[in-house]
Amino acid sequence: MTDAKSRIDETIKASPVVLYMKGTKEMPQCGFSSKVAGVLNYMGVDYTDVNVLADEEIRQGIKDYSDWPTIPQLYVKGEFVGGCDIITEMTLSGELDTMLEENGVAYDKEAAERIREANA
Ligand SMILES: N[C@@H](CCC(=O)N[C@@H](CS)C(=O)NCC(=O)O)C(=O)O
Ligand code: FES
Repeated sequence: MTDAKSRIDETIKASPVVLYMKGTKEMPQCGFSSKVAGVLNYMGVDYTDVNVLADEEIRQGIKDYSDWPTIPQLYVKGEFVGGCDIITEMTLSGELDTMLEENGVAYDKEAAERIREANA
């Protein structure tokens, strides 16, 4: 197992929700990362952020891990869920709520509804 893979395994086992992103949840450094972090922040999801810009090995390693070419990447219970487009779609369709509920991840349902109302 590569070092990057074992580090990723460890991180996504240690927290139920992990976002690999550019920048931090407080200060995203790309619009795509900012959009996903913004949704999770607004929905009050407790998650671990990993700044790939601070770690070249993880920036490449996370793409190999999921076989997905871009950042951001959201993981729930160790499983890759998607990037910005997928998370945006899932937020608007309500699928994200369902997925969080199925995985026992707490979030603010009313906040999720407000996002949907604002984008209706
Ligand atoms: N359509 C993508 C947008 C994300 C994207 O295009 N990310 C690019 C630019 S930030 C990326 O990660 N490129 C590879 C890299 O910078 O390492 C999504 O849904 O997440
Ligand atoms: S850093 Fe340029 S699009 Fe993400």
